[in-house]
Amino acid sequence: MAFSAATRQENIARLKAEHLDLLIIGGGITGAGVALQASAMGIKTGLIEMQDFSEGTSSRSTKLVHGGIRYLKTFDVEVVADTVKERAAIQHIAPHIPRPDPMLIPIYDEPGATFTMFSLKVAMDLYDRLADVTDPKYTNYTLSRDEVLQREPQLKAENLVGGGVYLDYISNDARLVIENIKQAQVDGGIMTSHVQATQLLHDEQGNLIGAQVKDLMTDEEFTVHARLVINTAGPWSDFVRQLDPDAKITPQMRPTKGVHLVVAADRLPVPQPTYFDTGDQDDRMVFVVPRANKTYFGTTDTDYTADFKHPVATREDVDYLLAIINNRYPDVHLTIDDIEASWAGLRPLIAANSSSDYNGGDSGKLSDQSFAAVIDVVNNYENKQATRSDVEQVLKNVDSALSEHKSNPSAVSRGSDLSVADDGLITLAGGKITDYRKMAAGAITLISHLLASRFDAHFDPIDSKDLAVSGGALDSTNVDAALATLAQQGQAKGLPAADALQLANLYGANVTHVFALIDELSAAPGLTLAETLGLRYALTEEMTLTPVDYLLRRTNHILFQRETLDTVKVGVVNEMARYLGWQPAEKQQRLDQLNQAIAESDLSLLKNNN
Ligand SMILES: Cc1cc2nc3c(=O)[nH]c(=O)nc-3n(C[C@H](O)[C@H](O)[C@H](O)COP(=O)(O)OP(=O)(O)OC[C@H]3O[C@@H](n4cnc5c(N)ncnc54)[C@H](O)[C@@H]3O)c2cc1C
Ligand SMILES: O=P(O)(O)OC[C@H](O)CO
Repeated sequence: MAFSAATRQENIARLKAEHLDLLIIGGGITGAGVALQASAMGIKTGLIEMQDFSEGTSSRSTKLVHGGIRYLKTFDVEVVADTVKERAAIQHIAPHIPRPDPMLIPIYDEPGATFTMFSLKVAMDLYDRLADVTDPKYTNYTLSRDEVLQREPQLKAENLVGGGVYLDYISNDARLVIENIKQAQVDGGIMTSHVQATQLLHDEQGNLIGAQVKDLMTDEEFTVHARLVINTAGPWSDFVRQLDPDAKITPQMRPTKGVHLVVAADRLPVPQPTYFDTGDQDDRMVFVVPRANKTYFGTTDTDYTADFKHPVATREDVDYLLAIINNRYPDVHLTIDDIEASWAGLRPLIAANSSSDYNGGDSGKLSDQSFAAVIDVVNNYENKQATRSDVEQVLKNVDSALSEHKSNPSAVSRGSDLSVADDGLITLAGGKITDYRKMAAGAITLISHLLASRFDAHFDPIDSKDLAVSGGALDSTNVDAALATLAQQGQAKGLPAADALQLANLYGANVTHVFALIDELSAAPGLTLAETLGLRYALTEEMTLTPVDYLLRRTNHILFQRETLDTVKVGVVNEMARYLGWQPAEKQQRLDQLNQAIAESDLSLLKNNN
């Protein structure tokens, strides 16, 4: 099914003309997950994303599907329970994306250590039990000090006491988003990028009836009418809630920036994803992840108030992460000049959120009960039925609930929050990529109820645990074999085996559409045949509009193939310009944008000031 620049125009025309059941504001993983489930149920759904799909947080994560074992330290058991179980759910609906890759946690005997060997084993057993991990290939186990050093001889030996290995998954965050978006479009959704909600619209009774939006490619403003509107704007959630000029909202978001750095694998060789305390007693842990012939590591976790669309790695971020790696791997001596790529993203944290609504916990904000307790104790005090210290105690409880983690971003829950404002705006904020399906399922339950109760519109429920994303129609119990079989189709058409398998790994079951293009395409100037096929597929079926869309999000070329980027980028820009009919001025503008994105990623701007 076409999902191209032309489709975007058609979708905009539909958004103008048709009345929706549901308008989704935000095309990251949260919005994409809601769109997938709503469209599959036949709910007339439109999604608007002001950037490229996933260009917000959902292409800037650690690219893991994981249960957040460190959250056990802050007793965020609900978040861990949900995310650790959701790993298998995502692997089932998107088998070509998250891939199992057991994580090694080295344990150091240091002040403030997150785990001891004992508590790590308890945590890993809980992790496996919650997720029902029984396959001996993946059940957790501990390692002695020497066994850890045997695996990672460059790890610091001082104070190392042992380690543990447990199942987690490496993933491709941007790919997971676009596969949800594509499937939602196939199932009747109206998915549109570069369209921004600029105002929320209400009827005379103050009920939300849609949004004023702006096509950011033409600056044209138009209205989208919808029975319901859901805000899935991630870190921007408070800004979207504020689009209602009359809304008196209490900001709830506390975005924190996380940075990752990429080096060549031979500069930091690790055999498997590795996860350890920073050693700074800052309650942070850092991942070191091998990918292709690279190793990436991160992250920082710092409060952020600058330009949400443009978080970048600063020298301070780089120095923080390099110091941690050089301490844990004392012989590698990484410097900024070793950095080939980087990315920075904003966690959509909910301030002082000590748990999450979708999994039944309280939201950590001033709950109704806490609010009532304050009123009661003041009333009782005035009636001489409570003492001053009673009042002080209640206020102390409230203060700790509201500011329990003010000082430490890493202690703020990674849970999500689902709420409905007085005008009907639904907001689904926070959470993680790993529990996006469950978050969306919670929102869909609410949306179905509201459509039935307020509009007498009824939709049969679907089982989202069995709702494959685009490209996900594969045997999830035997993914490698399924992809190898698909790759043979490409080989049979003359593609080199390695290229055919790389395309199968990226596109999953959709790779048959990619291979079909061989009948009409030959290698574009400066590109291999496989690169030409992938680019054409991205243009015709993944609403790819710019070279950065293709090289950063539809593929990870900028992040993990820096060594071939300077040649490939010329071929990509020329082929896009030819296929999309760009005039020289637009072609130059797109090339300038690409070079800016590459310069930010490979830190050449920072290196020049080194
Ligand atoms: C450094 C870091 C590491 C992480 N690692 C992991 C990990 O490994 N695994 C994991 O599960 N989670 C991880 N997370 C968390 C996860 O990335 C986020 O929870 C998730 O991506 C949030 O998705 P979202 O769709 O809610 O927000 P976003 O992806 O930010 O999407 C919101 C979208 O709304 C759009 N938008 C905003 N305002 C408007 C408007 N007015 N009109 C139209 N569109 C609008 C934005 O452009 C944006 O694209 C990490 C997060 C960070 C920052
Ligand atoms: O939010 P944190 O601190 O757990 O960091 C995100 C991780 O890097 C992966 O989820």
